[in-house]
Amino acid sequence: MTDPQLFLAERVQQALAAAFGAEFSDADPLIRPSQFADFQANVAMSLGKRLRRAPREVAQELADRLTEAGFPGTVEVSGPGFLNITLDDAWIAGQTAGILADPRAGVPTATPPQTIVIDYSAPNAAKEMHVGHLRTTIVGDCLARTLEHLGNRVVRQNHVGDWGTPFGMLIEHLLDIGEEAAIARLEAGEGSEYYQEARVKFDSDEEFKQRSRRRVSTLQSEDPETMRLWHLFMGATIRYFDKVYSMLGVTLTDDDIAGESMYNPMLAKTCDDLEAEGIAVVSEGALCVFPPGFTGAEDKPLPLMIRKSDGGYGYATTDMAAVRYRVDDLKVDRILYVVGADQALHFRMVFAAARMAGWLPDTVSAEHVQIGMMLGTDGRRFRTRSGETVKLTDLLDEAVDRARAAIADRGYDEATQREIAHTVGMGAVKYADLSVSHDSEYIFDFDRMLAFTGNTGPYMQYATARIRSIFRKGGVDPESATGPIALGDPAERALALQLLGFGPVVELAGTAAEPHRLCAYLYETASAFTTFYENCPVLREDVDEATRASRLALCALTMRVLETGLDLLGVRVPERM
Ligand SMILES: NC(=[NH2+])NCCC[C@H](N)C(=O)O
Repeated sequence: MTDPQLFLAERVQQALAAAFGAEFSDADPLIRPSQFADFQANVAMSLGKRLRRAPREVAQELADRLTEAGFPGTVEVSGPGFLNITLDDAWIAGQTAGILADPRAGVPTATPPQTIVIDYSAPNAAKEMHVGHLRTTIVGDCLARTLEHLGNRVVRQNHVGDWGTPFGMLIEHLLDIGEEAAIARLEAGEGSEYYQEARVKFDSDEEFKQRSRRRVSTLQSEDPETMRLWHLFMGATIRYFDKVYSMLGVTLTDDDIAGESMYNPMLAKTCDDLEAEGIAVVSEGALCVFPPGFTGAEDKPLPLMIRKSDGGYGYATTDMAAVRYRVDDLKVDRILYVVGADQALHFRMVFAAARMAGWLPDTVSAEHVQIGMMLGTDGRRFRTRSGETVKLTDLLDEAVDRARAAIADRGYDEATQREIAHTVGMGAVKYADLSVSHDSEYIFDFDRMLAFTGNTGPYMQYATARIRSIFRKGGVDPESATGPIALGDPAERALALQLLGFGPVVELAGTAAEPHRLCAYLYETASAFTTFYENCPVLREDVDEATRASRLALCALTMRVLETGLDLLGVRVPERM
């Protein structure tokens, strides 16, 4: 047990039960960080009402019970009935030594481990990969790393848009411009322009339109030559996605591609089974599910359409098939859909329909991790100056160029400079995406994300690299910095208390699917370290040996917490900055 808040909650609950009876043992003790002590417990206020007693009296009784039971700290009653709790230095030092010796630095392991599908990134081949996909990629990847680190089995699924009627015209356009030329352009990330060209021809050229329509049906019947062309198209497109992934350093590989086309063979049965069960009904020629509680204009029930009146399947059909596959075949406990917030209604309806059908049992949790829209500095949907959508590799290149300019005067040789610029540029983009809550809108602002101060990627990288340099300068191997830990200065104590929170915050980021919690914690930790480092010399000659050993141990643990935390965010740290 390293988390001070959990430890205190447990102790206060025991005191509650001892003082007022077992029925109070599960009351929330309301432990909060405090200005006047380490923590305060606010439970006496509400309990006073429940017991019809003065809250101060209740608080005093709790304080007495706590101290009677050998509590490792002091408890004071203040104000109308707050319990101000200060932990003993020795307790904090002991717990800190515990996580220093723990290879997991206090991060718990899920028992039992869960199988978790994370559906993320999911760009569309027939359109452009846009900044919104950048954010779902970055957030999803952090959740994958975090949940894996917590001991779960994570199945990454990149639900790419690789099927549907637009592929008829996309394949015909490929034939028109020639296989090689088409492939080169798709690999270079010109999918958006390619799509536009095909669209223009489709709308203006009757012959092209007819060919494209015929191509849709040969695609649907999986005619071998059409499938060969489709594979060419998709192969080149995926190579471009891979370029973006490898620039970003995300963990997605080609093995994680589980695109819409994968579910084709299941779609007919998906519809038939839902119809046979009476879950889906034909309405105006289309097959629809009407999950209860979803209504549109004039209170009309909203349909989730799973088969169009022309017999075609759609986005919802695929998602219904995917739920069933994930539950029945992958045996998941939890599915996270890291997708734009604008699809909230779609997912609520899919989950509701799947629950109705019994395909999504109550034991499996399905969560839409909503991704807020990415805005430009003008507060509008993110575009280039000329109003087009932004090509992701260009955007990432610009981040690297700007990072390079920021470190240009630091005297590194060419290769080192390039390496640092890449790490800092990507770290900036990723950290900026992760540090705000995933469902809020977010302004893409290079100046802000590349700032070397504040809650930014470059600052966090710098803070970590600085601790590494302490060890380099002192000629000390961080592995050998094992203490013992003694806490004299208030800044040492505050840092140690902060470090105890690492395990709990990683767990919270994973269970709540909220990476920004981890960012906020790491930023607080870096700040606590700065205060410590300003007040507590480590390598200075007048520092006695025991103090030096203790402070080096705190440095080593801080470094490990920051490095592990940044690694879970997918942010690398340059050796020096
Ligand atoms: N299972 C899913 N529907 N995943 C998300 C797919 C996202 C979709 N390709 C889009 O760009 O909007």
